[in-house]
Amino acid sequence: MKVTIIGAGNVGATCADVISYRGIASEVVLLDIKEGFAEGKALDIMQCATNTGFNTKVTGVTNDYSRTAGSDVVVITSGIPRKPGMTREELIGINAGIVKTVAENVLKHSPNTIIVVVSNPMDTMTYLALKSTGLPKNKIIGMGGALDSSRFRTYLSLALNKPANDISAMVIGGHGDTTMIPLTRLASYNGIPVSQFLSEEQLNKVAADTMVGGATLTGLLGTSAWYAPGASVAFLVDSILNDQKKMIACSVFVEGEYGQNDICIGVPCIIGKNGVEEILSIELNDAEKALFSKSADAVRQMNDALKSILV
Ligand SMILES: NC(=O)c1ccc[n+]([C@@H]2O[C@H](COP(=O)([O-])OP(=O)(O)OC[C@H]3O[C@@H](n4cnc5c(N)ncnc54)[C@H](O)[C@@H]3O)[C@@H](O)[C@H]2O)c1
Ligand SMILES: O=C(O)C[C@H](O)C(=O)O
Repeated sequence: MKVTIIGAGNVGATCADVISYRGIASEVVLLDIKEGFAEGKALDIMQCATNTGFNTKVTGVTNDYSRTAGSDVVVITSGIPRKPGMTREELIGINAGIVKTVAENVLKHSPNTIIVVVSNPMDTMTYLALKSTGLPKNKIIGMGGALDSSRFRTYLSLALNKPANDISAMVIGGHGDTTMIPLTRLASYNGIPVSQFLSEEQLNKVAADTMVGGATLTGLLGTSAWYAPGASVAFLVDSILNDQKKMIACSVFVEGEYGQNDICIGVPCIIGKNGVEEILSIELNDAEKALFSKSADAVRQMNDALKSILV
């Protein structure tokens, strides 16, 4: 199985590293516009093989899309990351042009591929990739919910002082500081509602920390995060390539689900070899429904901005 990753920066290279290390794909191609950069990252990753014991072939190329031909999955991480104090939405002006061009180039060489969009503002970039490639909606998946849910589980694990892998929890809605919806009511520790162990105040703090999880890391690092984002993309790619049918919150095109139309937004999906195989309909309470509707309005407004940017 072949995976191409466009953008060999922090997230792209980490994703290539995790995919190789875990043997998720037999071949990974890293592509970047910076001369020699993807080649260097690929070689560095390949030189881990004998010490960590993997057999994935990793190749780096400078803007040569012919080398991406026949990819089963293409991950788009190209574009600029935010700096401290910025929102993801502020990246739209530069990243929209990059994502559109990249998605069109990808499709010329891999017409049957599944595209995973990572570049921010991710929900809008996913919508843009869908509209500019014309691929069926099951083949365009925005990665955000896997990361946000992982951060939610981490903050719950810290509050509970229990392992994150014993905690089940999900974040839906947009991948933005104010649009994410951590589903605190449904979070559990080995099947037991977390509300049996944590006060409302503690749960509210966990939810608030989750929502600004990316901003907190950007403040600490000076640029946005990459280890957890790269690992989250690899987790999603694994479910596609190995047809694991995992339930992962992903940004996908909705047509009536959760009362919304014509946007890509985070909802619980079954992810397998056909990409988005099902959107699960979960019962939200009135407060969660109101948050989802507000989140969808914000995502829709950001999509509208594409019209003036891409003229
Ligand atoms: N969806 C998420 O959960 C999530 C998580 C982390 C980062 N991100 C986003 O992912 C993007 C990348 O973040 P990063 O930290 O890896 O940034 P980075 O600057 O480290 O890497 C981006 C790479 O893209 C390359 N690039 C730019 N234009 C290109 C083009 N036209 N073709 C090919 N390559 C091109 C750059 O040369 C650079 O190497 C940012 O937009 C960031 O906000 C999203
Ligand atoms: O925070 C960012 O800007 C990058 C990414 O969306 C993240 O959540 O880590």
